[in-house]
Amino acid sequence: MKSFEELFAELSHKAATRPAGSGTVAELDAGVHAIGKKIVEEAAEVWMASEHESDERAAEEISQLLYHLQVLMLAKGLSLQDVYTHL
Ligand SMILES: N=c1c2ncn([C@@H]3O[C@H](COP(=O)(O)OP(=O)(O)OP(=O)(O)O)[C@@H](O)[C@H]3O)c2ncn1[C@@H]1O[C@H](COP(=O)(O)O)[C@@H](O)[C@H]1O
Repeated sequence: MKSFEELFAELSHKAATRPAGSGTVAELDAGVHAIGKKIVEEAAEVWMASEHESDERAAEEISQLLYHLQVLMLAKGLSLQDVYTHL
């Protein structure tokens, strides 16, 4: 288990070091357009799981959406502070 901040730190490190086999690196290389499509797909899965599946499934889909949002932040060069300032 990890926090939102811990995941962002891990993904930032992956983006900088580009280890072989990293899905994050592959997604970053795919670019903002592809990441954006993934976010829309995951958002739909969050909706469907929340309306039709268990709380655990909804939480799982939400975690995946948060992951892809963080990957998009990295692709755009946005920091956590850039986002938190709007909360
Ligand atoms: N938290 C996540 C995470 N959440 C979602 N995903 C990715 O998002 C996909 C979403 O799953 P779906 O069930 O929607 O699967 P899918 O639609 O069949 O997926 P694809 O066909 O698009 O791959 C997963 O297959 C993963 O590729 C994640 N990939 C990585 N992480 C974490 O990110 C960190 C770095 O991962 P790597 O870069 O792969 O080392 C690790 O701590 C991982 O646990």
